[in-house]
Amino acid sequence: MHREAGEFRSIATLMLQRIIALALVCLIGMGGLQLWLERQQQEKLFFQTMALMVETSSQAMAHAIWDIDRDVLSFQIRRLTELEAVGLVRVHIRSTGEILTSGRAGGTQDVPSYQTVIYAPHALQQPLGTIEVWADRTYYRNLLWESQKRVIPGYLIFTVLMCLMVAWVMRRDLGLPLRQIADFARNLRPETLNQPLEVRRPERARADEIDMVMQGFEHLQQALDRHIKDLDGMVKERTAELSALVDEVKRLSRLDALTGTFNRRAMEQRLPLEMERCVRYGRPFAVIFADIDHFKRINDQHGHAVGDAVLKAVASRLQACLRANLDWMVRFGGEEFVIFMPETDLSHAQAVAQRLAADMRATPWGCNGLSLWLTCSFGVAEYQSGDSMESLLERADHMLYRAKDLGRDRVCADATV
Ligand SMILES: Nc1nc2c(ncn2[C@@H]2O[C@H](COP(=O)(O)OP(=O)(O)OP(=O)(O)O)[C@@H](O)[C@H]2O)c(=O)[nH]1
Repeated sequence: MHREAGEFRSIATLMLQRIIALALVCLIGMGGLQLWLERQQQEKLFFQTMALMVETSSQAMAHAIWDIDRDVLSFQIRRLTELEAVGLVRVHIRSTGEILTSGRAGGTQDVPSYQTVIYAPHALQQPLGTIEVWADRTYYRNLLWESQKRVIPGYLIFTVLMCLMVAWVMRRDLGLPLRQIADFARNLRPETLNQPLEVRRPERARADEIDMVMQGFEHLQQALDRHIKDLDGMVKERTAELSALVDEVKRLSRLDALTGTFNRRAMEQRLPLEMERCVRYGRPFAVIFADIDHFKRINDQHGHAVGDAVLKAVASRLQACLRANLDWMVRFGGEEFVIFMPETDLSHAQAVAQRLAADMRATPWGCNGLSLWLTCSFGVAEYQSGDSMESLLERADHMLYRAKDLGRDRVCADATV
């Protein structure tokens, strides 16, 4: 889950908080157990001390009861109660049923007591009574508290010191390295991928998880770097392919699909430039319109496939008769072609058209196994000052119409020059 920057809390702090919480639980558990054991120990010691005192006194009390000497018995009881550890003494004389009690107020609940039988001095099998002694509450509590005071500070100091040391170690070994890695990851940019991740931390004999994270970063950076370079290469390659395709599409968009000659679109782009050049250098520029005679008959008699083949063959033969890299040809429409001849005046263009017409009619055309005889009509015009593209083409086209009108298979040139 993504968290806002304001909610940040260092992982070392979080772990420290948890360790402190666990340490407190341990402190309470261990300290409680230690206190309980200490209390058991103190109770046992106290009980043994009391037993010793009572056993000692009970012999003197046995003589007093045997001798029926109340004063001595009372004295012995008082002596016991004068001891700091004793809170209450109760003696029960069996022969009279009398109970003698002496001691300080404070109750007998929750304090240890010791009870024993008082036997006759010389006949140990004869019980004279019982004596019961309770500890002094305040004395007993102080005794326990004193022993516990020794336990609690020790545990507290131990816990605090442990937490301080753990905090220091966590900060040095975990918090600071993680912070450096986080800063590095946050500032990583494609242009800084080659920058190595450097983490300042104490020397170690063996690699740990932080070293593994650093290694992972290094591998990731190298892989990303390679990937970016591959992508760059691919982009360059694709761009080159795309550019070649665009060039090819541009080229094809200027060509006629059937004959491979330029189309009208190409003519509209190129002709104005060609005319501008001829004006600038004062050079002649001629145009020849060529149209296959009675082409409709070929289609009608032999089908469109033969018509197409004838169109391709005528285009190719016309093209072959032109000057390479200088003259250029356009399929103007249907069975009509236009030839553009830079550096050529009307008479030379007319001569070329005559040559083409003679070439057309001289040899039969072998198409799809057929041998066809074809002729073409030609209209020739030369660029005149002030001509537009349309006017120049119109004059040549007009000459073509005249050639058709005069009976076809001939050349008509624009004599208005
Ligand atoms: N096979 C084929 N025929 C075409 C193509 N373009 C135009 N034509 C045909 O060319 C014929 C031109 O006929 P017309 O304009 O009457 O001219 P023509 O028959 O050559 O007669 P003239 O030009 O007067 O000698 C039409 O029948 C068109 O269908 C093409 O790309 N392929």
